[in-house]
Amino acid sequence: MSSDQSVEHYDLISLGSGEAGKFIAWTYRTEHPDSKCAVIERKWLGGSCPNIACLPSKNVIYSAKVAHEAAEGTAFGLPYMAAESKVNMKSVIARKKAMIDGPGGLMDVHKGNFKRTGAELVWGEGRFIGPKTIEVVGSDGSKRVMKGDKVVICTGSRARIDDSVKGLKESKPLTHIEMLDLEEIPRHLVVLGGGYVGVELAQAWKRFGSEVTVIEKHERILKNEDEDMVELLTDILQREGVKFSTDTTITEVTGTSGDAVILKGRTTCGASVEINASHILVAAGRTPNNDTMGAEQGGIKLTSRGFVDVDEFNRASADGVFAVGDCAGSPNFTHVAYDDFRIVRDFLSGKITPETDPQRKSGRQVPWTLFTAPEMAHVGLREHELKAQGIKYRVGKLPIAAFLRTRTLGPGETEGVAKVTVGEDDKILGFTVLGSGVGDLLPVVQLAMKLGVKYTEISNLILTHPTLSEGLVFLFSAVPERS
Ligand SMILES: Cc1cc2nc3c(=O)[nH]c(=O)nc-3n(C[C@H](O)[C@H](O)[C@H](O)COP(=O)(O)OP(=O)(O)OC[C@H]3O[C@@H](n4cnc5c(N)ncnc54)[C@H](O)[C@@H]3O)c2cc1C
Ligand SMILES: NC(=O)c1ccc[n+]([C@@H]2O[C@H](COP(=O)([O-])OP(=O)(O)OC[C@H]3O[C@@H](n4cnc5c(N)ncnc54)[C@H](O)[C@@H]3O)[C@@H](O)[C@H]2O)c1
Repeated sequence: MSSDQSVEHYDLISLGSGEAGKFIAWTYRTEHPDSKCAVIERKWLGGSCPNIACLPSKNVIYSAKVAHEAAEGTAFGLPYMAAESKVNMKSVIARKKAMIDGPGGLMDVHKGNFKRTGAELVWGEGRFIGPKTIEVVGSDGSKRVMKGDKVVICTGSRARIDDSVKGLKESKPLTHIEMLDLEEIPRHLVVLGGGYVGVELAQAWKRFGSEVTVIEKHERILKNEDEDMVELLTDILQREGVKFSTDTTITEVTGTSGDAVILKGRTTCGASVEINASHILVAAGRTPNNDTMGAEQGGIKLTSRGFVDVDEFNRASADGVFAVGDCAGSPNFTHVAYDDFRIVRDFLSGKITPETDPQRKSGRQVPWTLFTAPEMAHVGLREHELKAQGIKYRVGKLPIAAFLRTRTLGPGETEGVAKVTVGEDDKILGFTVLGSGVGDLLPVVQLAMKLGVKYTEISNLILTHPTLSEGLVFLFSAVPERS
C-alpha cells in the first residue's frame, strides 16, 4: 500500500456480490443499523445467478419450451404449427434482458435492497493486500483501500476451458455468458461437457433449431446420477434430436467458433472422432475465481483445487474472514450459496456454535433440479450410492404417467419415472424424479427426510387431485412392505 492511500474502515465487507455475500451484507446492516457494510463487485450486480446463470438460462429455456410446444400447435387445437427454425433469437434475448435490466427487473430489485439496507455497493476489482485489507481498483483506475472487521469472500466461479485440448481456447468457444446473449441460431452447436449447463442448454438450442452434439468424456452424461434415470433422459433428448458422443475425449480443435470449427478426438475404445460444426459451447465444469484476489497477501489458505479452505461455519484460515458459495467449494447451486449466508449470519449472531451444530455444513441436504424437459430432481442418496455404502433399502418406482396430472398436459409430458428409496427403519433415504415440473415435488419429501418421519406419513396424506404432488401418494404406496 502506498503511503498516500488512507484505509477506510468497515464493520463488514463482502468481496463479490453473489448470493451469499449480498445477503450477508444486507442482513448485517439491517440487524446493526450503526454498522458500515460494503459489497465490492467488479461486473455483475448480485452475482452470476440473476445476470448470466440460473435465471437468464431458465428464462431462455422457457422460450425454447414455448417454441417446442408451438411446433406441436395443432395437437392443442391451434390452427397452425410454428416452424422451429423461425424462432427470432433477438426477441428471445430481449425478453431475457428485460427480466434482468427492465423496469422492476432483477437489477432494480438489487439496487433497491442496497438502498433499503444502507449497505454500500463499491464497483471495482478487489484484491487483498494485507489481513482483512482489500484494495479496490475501479474501471477508471481509481483506487480505494478498505479494511473490514469481518470480511466475506464471495468471488464465485467461471467456466473452465480445458487447456489440454489443443486449439480450444484459440477457437474462442462460447461460455454460458455469450451463449445466453447469442442473437443467431447456430447451424451446428457442439457442447463440450454433459453436465448441468451442457444438458440444459443443448436441449434448449435444439428446440430453437440448431443441430446439437454433446460431447462427454465419461460413459454417460450426468455422470453422478443413477444409470436408469440418465438412460431415460438421454433417450428422451435423443428422440428430440440431440446427438451424444460419450466416452469421447477431444484432443484438438481448429477454426473459430461462430464461423466453422473441426473437433478431433477419440473414444475410450480407440475409435477416432471428427465433428464439423459452427459453434462450440464449453460446459465442462467451473474454476473458482480465487486466483487473482490476493489470497496469499490476505493470509487465506486455498485447497489444492483452488477453493478457499473453510470449516463447518465457512470460516477461512485467516481470523475474521469467511468464504461462501462456489469459491468455497460449496456445491454449485444458488440455494446452497443462500444456505452459506444463513450459516455465516447465524454464526456471527452466536445462534450456532461448533458445540451446537458440529456438522452444520457437511450435514445439510443438497437438493437440485435440472431444468431439462422433463426436469430431473433429486434429494438424498442415489441408489448407486446406497449400494456402494452397503445400506439396505427398498425401492418404490413408478412411471411418471402414474402421476395422473401428467396426462392432462402436453405431448410428451407423460415421459419420466419417479423413484424413492427407504431404509430398514422406514425412513426416506433418497428421492429422484424425472418428469414435467417435478422440481416442485422436492419440498414435501425434503421435509419428511429432515423431520425423520416414516415414508408412510407421505403415502397416507390426502393430496389434491389431480395435482402433480398427488402422485407422491402413489409412489410412496409402491414401496414394498418390510419382509
Ligand atoms: C449457466 C448456469 C446455470 C445455472 N443454473 C442454476 C440453477 O438453475 N439453479 C442453481 O441453484 N444454480 C445454478 N447455477 C449455479 C449458480 O449460478 C452458482 O452456484 C451461484 O451463482 C454461485 O453463487 P456465488 O455467490 O458463489 O458466486 P457468483 O454469483 O458467481 O458471485 C460472485 C461475484 O463476485 C464477483 N467477483 C469475483 N471476484 C471479484 C473480485 N476480485 N472483485 C470484485 N468482484 C469479484 C463476480 O463478478 C460475481 O459477481 C448455474 C450456473 C450456471 C453457469
Ligand atoms: N439446474 C441447476 O441447478 C444448474 C444448472 C446449471 C449449472 N448448475 C451448477 O453449475 C455447475 C457447473 O455446471 P457444468 O455443467 O459446467 O459442470 P458439471 O460439473 O455439472 O459438468 C461438467 C461435465 O463436463 C464433462 N467434461 C469435463 N471436461 C470435459 C472435456 N474436456 N470434454 C468433454 N467433457 C468434459 C465432465 O465429465 C462433466 O460431466 C454444476 O455442477 C451445477 O452445480 C446447476
